Amino acid sequence: MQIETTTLPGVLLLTPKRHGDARGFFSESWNRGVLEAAGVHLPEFVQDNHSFSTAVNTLRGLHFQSPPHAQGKLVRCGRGALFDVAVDIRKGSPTYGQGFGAELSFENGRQLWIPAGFLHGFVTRAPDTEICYKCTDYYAPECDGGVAWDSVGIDWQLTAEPVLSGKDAAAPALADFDSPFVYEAKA
Ligand SMILES: Cc1cn([C@H]2C[C@H](O)[C@@H](COP(=O)(O)OP(=O)(O)O[C@H]3O[C@@H](C)C(=O)[C@@H](O)[C@H]3O)O2)c(=O)[nH]c1=O
Repeated sequence: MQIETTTLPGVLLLTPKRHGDARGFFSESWNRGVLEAAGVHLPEFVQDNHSFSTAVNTLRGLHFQSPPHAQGKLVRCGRGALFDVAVDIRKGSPTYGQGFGAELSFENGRQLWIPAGFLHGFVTRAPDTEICYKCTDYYAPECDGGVAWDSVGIDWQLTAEPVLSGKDAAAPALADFDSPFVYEAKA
């Protein structure tokens, strides 16, 4: 398991080992013990999500669930390729409003850990792309929220107009958004 820090403290890039042979490869896509042995403790996961996007430039985000159902997410790409983004929305955080993006693909096998207190979104880079992610809380539609994808200073490297849901097209800009998250500095 390769573990890399990012420009956003708390957001991690994980690359599980792949055992290749003549058939293809085998990989443990999630193993708590391996991470803990490396000093990384993630919260318990209670829900796994899987979504499929047919078109390149399909953009889902930027989403969060507010407390008491805030979610941390461990994201990977099951098929195709995507650009996955986390944005810090913890009020008072030294990195408030800053984003980090990484290419996650079937080919590279990378995963992005996004703690609660961050927006999450992604854009597909290949047709028929699947995303799979583990969540630390259950879906709670009453806590569902979003921020406009084009209001956070991320270069999404789109090659055409993004394909958006109606909800995402109507999301407020970060500048007009009152975040429910507050930064808690580690002691
Ligand atoms: C997120 C979610 C949605 N749904 C339902 C609600 C709706 O009918 C349908 C599609 O929901 P959405 O349009 O919100 O799906 P989508 O735009 O793919 O939303 C997801 O985007 C990414 C970026 C995330 O980080 C996720 O947490 C989630 O917000 O699925 C669930 O049943 N459970 C869930 O956990």
